[in-house]
Amino acid sequence: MADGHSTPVLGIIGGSGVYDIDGLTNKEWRRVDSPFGPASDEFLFGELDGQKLVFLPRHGRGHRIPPSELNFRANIDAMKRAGVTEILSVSAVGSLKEELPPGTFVIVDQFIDRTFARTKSFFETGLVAHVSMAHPTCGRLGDLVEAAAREAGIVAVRGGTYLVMEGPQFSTQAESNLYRQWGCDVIGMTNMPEAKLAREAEMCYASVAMVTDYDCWHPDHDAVTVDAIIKVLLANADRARSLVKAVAPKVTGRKSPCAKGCHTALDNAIITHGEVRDPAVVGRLDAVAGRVLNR
Ligand SMILES: CSC[C@H]1O[C@H](OP(=O)(O)O)[C@H](O)[C@@H]1O
Ligand SMILES: Nc1ncnc2[nH]cnc12
Repeated sequence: MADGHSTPVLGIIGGSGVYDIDGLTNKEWRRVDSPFGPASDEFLFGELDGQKLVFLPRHGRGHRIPPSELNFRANIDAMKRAGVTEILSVSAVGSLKEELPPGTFVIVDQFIDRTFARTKSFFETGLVAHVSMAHPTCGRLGDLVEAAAREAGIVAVRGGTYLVMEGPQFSTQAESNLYRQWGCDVIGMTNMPEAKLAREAEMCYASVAMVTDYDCWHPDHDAVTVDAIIKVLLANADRARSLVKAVAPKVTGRKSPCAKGCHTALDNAIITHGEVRDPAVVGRLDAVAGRVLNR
């Protein structure tokens, strides 16, 4: 794994409606073992125009796993073990703003994490670390995604706050209105703790949120239904695939580690003294934190 970042490899986490990536050559679905347990599914390894790409369907093929039961730690740890250096998430979201209608793509840059039933860190008793989440997404990867969207003729709004709710039920109207008052742009159930764990694992993380509905605050959209979401999703998913194809060569063509610091996020994060570190915890973190633990 060396420093883990010398060779750029794009990893895609596909959300609702994105369970496969077409057009890959040398395609192979393969299990990647993780000390954190099973990932959502096997990983799809392949190449796009000769560039390596790794894909994971977040909810598993066929959409088996609900948001609260996703093994986020295994997904991110296994991504890292698969050699991924930059993660692009594609997610279905509800819109909290009139000006972000269904069909809009938002390159999210901030999150409000309202989840409460998930394991949110790789670190625990025996090895404590605190990373910065001030800028939870990678600005450089965001730039590449923005440029790729432009090239692919996809209109994408740059910047937006994604409210992450626990689910699996959709919000009440009071909650939806509250999140609007907070200035949030979109709502979904999955990007946290995913983004936190990607940061702890020193991987760049960017998220494209594809608006499928107006949540329940909107006077014309009293309730959110999966049926309505799926209709928009199918149209969104095609554009998501085009976006992935345009982003891949930009990521693999990058020449240096992340200037925003994603690849060195653990440099000053671990606080536990060497002599009281738990070897079992340290052992599990070989992929996530090996760069700093072994130096
Ligand atoms: C099918 S609508 C609800 C579902 O879709 C989103 O998932 P993802 O981010 O993986 O696309 C949302 O967060 C919910 O999990
Ligand atoms: N309105 C909504 N709330 C939460 N997650 C969603 N995913 C898609 N639409 C959503």
